[in-house]
Amino acid sequence: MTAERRAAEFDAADPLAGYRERFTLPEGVIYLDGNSLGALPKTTPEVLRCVVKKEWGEGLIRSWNSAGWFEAAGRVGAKIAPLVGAAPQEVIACDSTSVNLFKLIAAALQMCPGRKVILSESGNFPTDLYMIAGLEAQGLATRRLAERERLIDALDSDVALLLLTHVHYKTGAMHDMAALTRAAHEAGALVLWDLSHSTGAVPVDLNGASVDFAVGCGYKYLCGGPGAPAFAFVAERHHPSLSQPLTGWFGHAAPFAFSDDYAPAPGIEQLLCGTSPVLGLAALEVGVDLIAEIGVGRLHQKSQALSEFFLQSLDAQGAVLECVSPPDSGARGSQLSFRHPEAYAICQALIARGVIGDFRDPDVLRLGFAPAYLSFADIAAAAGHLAAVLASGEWQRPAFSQRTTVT
Ligand SMILES: Cc1ncc(COP(=O)(O)O)c(C=O)c1O
Ligand SMILES: Nc1c(O)cccc1C(=O)C[C@H](N)C(=O)O
Repeated sequence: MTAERRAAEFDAADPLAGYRERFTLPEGVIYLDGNSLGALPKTTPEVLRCVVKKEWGEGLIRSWNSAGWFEAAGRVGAKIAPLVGAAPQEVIACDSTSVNLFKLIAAALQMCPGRKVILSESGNFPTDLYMIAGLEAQGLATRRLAERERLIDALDSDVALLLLTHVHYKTGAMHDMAALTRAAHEAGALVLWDLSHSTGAVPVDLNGASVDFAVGCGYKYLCGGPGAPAFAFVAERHHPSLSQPLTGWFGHAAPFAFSDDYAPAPGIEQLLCGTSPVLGLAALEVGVDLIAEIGVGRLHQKSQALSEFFLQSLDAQGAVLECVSPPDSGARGSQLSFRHPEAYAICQALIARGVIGDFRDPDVLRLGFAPAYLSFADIAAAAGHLAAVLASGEWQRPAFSQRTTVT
């Protein structure tokens, strides 16, 4: 049976097939980059129009109270919570992932007096490593990096915090969250997970694993739009001792008391710093509602089926490409990454054919399979295009190797 025929059968049996209609996707494009910037939910423009025209245009400052702007960060956080195995009062939507990393790394250092080492994985997403380096430059932390396989050996009595990205941005490899959290706790350290490539794509059980802290992006699988607010999780048991350094007025226990002295809000609101980005939160809320409606369990199931079908389709066409993602779909996130010395040119050749994936320096072609809006027909077609690009050598056209894009 051809890949197209099999795809048609899979699509007919796919319980999530109808959700594709809930997103805006351009004609002629197969979008395999939802792991970097999620697609636009169809209702987002109308929701934003209403927030801008009615809430801002007519409600003006009154909308902080009457339109729920004050509560938006906590409300959206509470909706993200079940997607990551947290309680509603443990998650807040705010700032960027990078800023949330800074706040929580610093908070962890405060909670572990006498320990300064932040342990992470070499090759982790750069911002995670840079935020540790920034605190190191302030004399507050010592960065320690270990290879993935040596992380547990690198845990000792100097380590305050183990900071890891659950699903690796480049390879899609997924850590065993429960095992690593347990090992860190046994060494007396706290744990902070970056869930940017996990949330809305793979099941996460923060409280099941007794995780201390977590952060994640709003613009990837949560479809909150470019620059969407990120989120932060702090386990409720740590709320009484939480102390983060960006002590802005929105994190104050009583912001409108306008006191000279800072007093942190008692709960997760302490993580707020400045005024919440109302428009960004409104767009993020649409994406989160939609992903929550579909359900992470069903999304994960479909994501595994999509990536397995992609590999089978590629194989059936005789295409040979080194896959650097774990072969077991249960051990990876919602992406497949392939190594090739000319990955940049191959990626550009695919984009010219309408298949949008991305390239990660120096040699990785990364294809994301956002299950909420991709069909099996998309997957069969994308595999066909990739096989054709490789077989024809069209990636060798000079235009495809000129580094004109940065993403
Ligand atoms: C694992 C990971 N963490 C953090 C970020 C960056 O987050 P932000 O741009 O919100 O600071 C990204 C992607 O940009 C990422 O892939
Ligand atoms: N945040 C991004 C941006 O502002 C522009 C381009 C790409 C991004 C990304 O999200 C990159 C992404 N985190 C990655 O996994 O590579």
